Amino acid sequence: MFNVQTYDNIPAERLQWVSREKFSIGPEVSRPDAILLRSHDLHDAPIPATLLAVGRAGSGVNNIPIEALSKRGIPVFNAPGANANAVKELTIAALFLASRNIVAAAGFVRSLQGDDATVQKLVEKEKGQFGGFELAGRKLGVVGLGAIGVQVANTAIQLGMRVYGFDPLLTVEHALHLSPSVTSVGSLDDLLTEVDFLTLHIPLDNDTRRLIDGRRLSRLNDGAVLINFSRAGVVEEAAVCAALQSGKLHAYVTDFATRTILDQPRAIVLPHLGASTAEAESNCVNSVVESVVDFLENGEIRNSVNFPKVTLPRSGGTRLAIANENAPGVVSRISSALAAAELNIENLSNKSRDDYAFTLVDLNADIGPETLQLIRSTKGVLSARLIPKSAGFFE
Ligand SMILES: NC(=O)c1ccc[n+]([C@@H]2O[C@H](COP(=O)([O-])OP(=O)(O)OC[C@H]3O[C@@H](n4cnc5c(N)ncnc54)[C@H](O)[C@@H]3O)[C@@H](O)[C@H]2O)c1
Ligand SMILES: O=C(O)[C@H](O)COP(=O)(O)O
Repeated sequence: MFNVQTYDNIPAERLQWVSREKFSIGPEVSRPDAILLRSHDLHDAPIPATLLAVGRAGSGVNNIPIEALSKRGIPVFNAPGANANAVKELTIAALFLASRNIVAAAGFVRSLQGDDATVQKLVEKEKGQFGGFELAGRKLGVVGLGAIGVQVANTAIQLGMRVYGFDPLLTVEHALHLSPSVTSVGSLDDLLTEVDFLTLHIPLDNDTRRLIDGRRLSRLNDGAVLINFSRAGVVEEAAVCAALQSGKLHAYVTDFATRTILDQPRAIVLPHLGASTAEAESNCVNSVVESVVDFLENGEIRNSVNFPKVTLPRSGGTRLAIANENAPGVVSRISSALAAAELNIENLSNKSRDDYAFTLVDLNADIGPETLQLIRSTKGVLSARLIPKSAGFFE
């Protein structure tokens, strides 16, 4: 039986396909083998001694202490692309909200007092202050051409916009999905000088923190619109406020509320709603739970953000799942320890990613506690566990 602790109200009805005979799942579960969460911040929480995996039912993982977990040999999984359509749709809505001044205009009408005749008179008298502009022919810059950015760029092309994209780490998979009408730009600064709208679809990390600062905002066309459904921290908040006040920015649309941004009249601030559709929530939970369950039952790794993809078809015997440092000699020390215990390796898969590696070893016989302990204490091994024969996880 595996214990899976959930945060962020991950609904049990979305997990009905997981066998309750093998998995105890819920917010009250203690001594977790796995944690499932959305935006809950794990940074200041102690890592439970029992923890084997963390599953993020979404895309961004800046709420998870990835490095500390990696050092303990604990994979973190996310759900790549599972909420991309939801965020794309809200981003497209943001383009319209800003260009047609929809939020301010709706607020104005809602505030009107009086009978029909009075309201109609006031509407016609004042509507000019909410006049907007059209998207067709305008220039949109997309920073980050990942799961979301590619969809935003392609949809904006269909709206008649001229789209420029910047992503220094663009993957082949995402490049293949990008419309050929999107102009790829080699530097962020060059992209900024082109555009009327800028939308950010990047993770928050040490390289992207305050990426959009005062200097970069000054390169945008006057009256530009900035859309941020990435994370609050990817923009320099004070610079955004200054740009809104000077008119450099016509609007700032975000789903990350802070007091300072809320106090800006031309900021359009939503709750953190980018991924909050029934479809995205379901896609995210299904995707990440599938990865976590496969890892717990078979030691396989798919969609991890800190360990490599490792798969190995089960040959029926006992399996060792080992997280290790990506350093010379670790795998040979593991095989020596197994040979010393007179265990034969039937199948082995070892994959590395940056500083870390993961090794799956299928054995011809059961492994004793002393040998397992020996492997756990082998230099370079971060975690090791024994996975007995498995019958799969569907009921
Ligand atoms: N508001 C929401 O509800 C919501 C929902 C989903 C995702 N997000 C945020 O959006 C981010 C992107 O999500 P995704 O699913 O598209 O992720 P993704 O990993 O598919 O794409 C991110 C892209 O950003 C690129 N990138 C990284 N650093 C960059 C930089 N300095 N300049 C330009 N490009 C850079 C990467 O190469 C990658 O292609 C997430 O990390 C998360 O923070 C927010
Ligand atoms: O990174 C993400 O996937 C989004 O920010 C969604 O977060 P949420 O699952 O807390 O809505």
